[in-house]
Amino acid sequence: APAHPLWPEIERVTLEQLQYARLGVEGGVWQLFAEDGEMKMYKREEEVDGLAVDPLKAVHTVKGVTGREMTHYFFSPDVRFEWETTLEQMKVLETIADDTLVILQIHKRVWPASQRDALFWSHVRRVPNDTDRDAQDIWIACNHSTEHHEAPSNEGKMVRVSLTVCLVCQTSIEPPSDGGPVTRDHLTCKITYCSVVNPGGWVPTSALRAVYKREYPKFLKRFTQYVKDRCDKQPILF
Ligand SMILES: CCCc1ccc(-c2ccc(S(=O)(=O)CCO)cc2)cc1[C@H]1C[C@H]1c1ccccn1
Repeated sequence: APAHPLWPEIERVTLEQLQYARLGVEGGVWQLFAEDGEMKMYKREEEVDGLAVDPLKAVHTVKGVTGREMTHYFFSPDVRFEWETTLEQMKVLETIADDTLVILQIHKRVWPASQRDALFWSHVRRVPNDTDRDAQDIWIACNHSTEHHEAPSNEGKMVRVSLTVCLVCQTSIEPPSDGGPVTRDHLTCKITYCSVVNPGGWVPTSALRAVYKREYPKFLKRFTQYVKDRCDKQPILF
């Protein structure tokens, strides 16, 4: 494994997030707050030091793309402005490996919250499916807040959020009954998106919950549609 000081944490958090995502929305602790076709979005209402830090879990099924393609476009900084509408600036501070980056993002001000930035490592990996050999491998992309010497200290300026986010994707193929080639019509990608965002500074709880209720469904819908459009008519990446 690459000898980088962040690597042990990247390994640990990525695998923890994979297990957390695979728990699904069992246990009755998750409250469904948005639904749109196959997309179901759940939250838990939690406060830390009086700040709403509502864990969010979304499940979605997208036809015609693979988990590798979905996590690739989620990870890739080059296309982030194509789908992330709340982004104002983004800088790759360090390229640890071709699947591991440190990124600084400045988000647009979302009333009534003051403007915020996010500093996090971003990692994408294939996880061989050791249980069901017929199934495709699982792909996970994980973003987790970190420190970095290249990041501005932000004294008195921007509020820095802390976040842990993962996108876990499982592809299934229904081969054509006539034994023909597998096309995108035979692909289904099951997605679990998890996020825990601490706003890092005071935001009225009701206002923050209204922002999430509006922004998260829009974000996941727009992102998954972007990937479908990008992949349409392109060779399949398994
Ligand atoms: C006061 C909280 C401000 C705030 C902090 C953080 C984020 C945020 C950062 C990263 C990620 S991601 O999934 O890693 C995709 C890469 O950008 C998602 C969300 C969004 C908002 C605000 C802008 C709102 C928002 C909420 C949910 C989804 C998108 N935007």
